[in-house]
Amino acid sequence: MSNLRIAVQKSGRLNEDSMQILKDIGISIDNGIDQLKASARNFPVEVFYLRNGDIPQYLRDGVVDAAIIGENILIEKGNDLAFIERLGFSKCKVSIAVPKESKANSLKDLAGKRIATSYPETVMKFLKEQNIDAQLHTISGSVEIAPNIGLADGICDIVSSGSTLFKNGLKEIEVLLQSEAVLAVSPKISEERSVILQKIQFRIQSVLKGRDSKYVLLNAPNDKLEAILNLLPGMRSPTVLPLAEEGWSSVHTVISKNEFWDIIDGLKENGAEGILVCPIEKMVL
Ligand SMILES: Nc1ncnc2c1ncn2[C@@H]1O[C@H](COP(=O)(O)OP(=O)(O)OP(=O)(O)O)[C@@H](O)[C@H]1O
Ligand SMILES: O=P(O)(O)OC[C@H]1O[C@H](OP(=O)(O)OP(=O)(O)O)[C@H](O)[C@@H]1O
Ligand SMILES: [Mg+2]
Repeated sequence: MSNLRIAVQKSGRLNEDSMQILKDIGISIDNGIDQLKASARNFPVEVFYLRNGDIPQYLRDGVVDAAIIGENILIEKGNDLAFIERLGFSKCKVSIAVPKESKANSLKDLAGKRIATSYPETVMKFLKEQNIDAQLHTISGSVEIAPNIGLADGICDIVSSGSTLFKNGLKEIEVLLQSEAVLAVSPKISEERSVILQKIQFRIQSVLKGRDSKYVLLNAPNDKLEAILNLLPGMRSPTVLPLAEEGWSSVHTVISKNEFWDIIDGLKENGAEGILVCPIEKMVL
């Protein structure tokens, strides 16, 4: 059986979370530092450590079968490539920014002006769509400094917390796209390796659903049981078991992380006690 070749970023923003998700889906890799390639001990997978920016070409050429990569890089350099799963980490925006004191309020206001970026294809696409003519300066890093040194009137770069913009006296005026890490696939992947990738995707989905949910156990007075159950979504329906103490029940259910605090408040108001909230490692649906 041939191994699935999966690329992850060698070092940088995506590396740690990419390795963590592989670990969480049960793929153990003997990781020699400075190794460019490693095999999994317990799964037909080889991991290639590559630069994020180089991965689209490796996918296109079929040198790797799949990759964990920033969606923004896929849009910039791999518009012809598909991804099969959003992975929920390395969330960021690709935005247009200008000096704080600039009068520009949108990409349109940069018509005829100079824009510095590491994402020329992305900016070009938006300029074309909006029929704007602007001058692009492609630079590979420290983009945020460009307006300060007189290289450009505006920039297009990654924004996450916004602190890099703030430190450089810039303001965001338009968000071109939202990005997160994705599982991308090579158009040249063989059928045999596709089967391995499907298994990996299924495991990833189980881990991501688990990360999004909490397992909640609580004690409910029987006279409030109905009101409490009405507050709970549950996978099918909550489990209700009688407690040794007369008039009380134990309720078990799964709650989405986002709804969690709102629901907990309601549960307490209805007399729920001994509420335990546990992380879920995997949720296989
Ligand atoms: N500040 C940030 N917050 C969240 N995600 C980010 C941030 N900066 C970058 N990313 C995401 O992580 C990816 C990798 O960024 P990083 O700066 O580590 O590498 P890079 O210089 O783009 O890539 P490489 O050197 O590997 O080609 C980006 O493409 C983006 O998807
Ligand atoms: O909005 P913020 O939270 O400040 O994040 C945005 C910054 O993060 C990234 O740089 P990174 O730190 O990865 O350095 P790099 O330019 O060397 O890749 C990106 O290029 C921005 O400069
Ligand atoms: Mg970076």
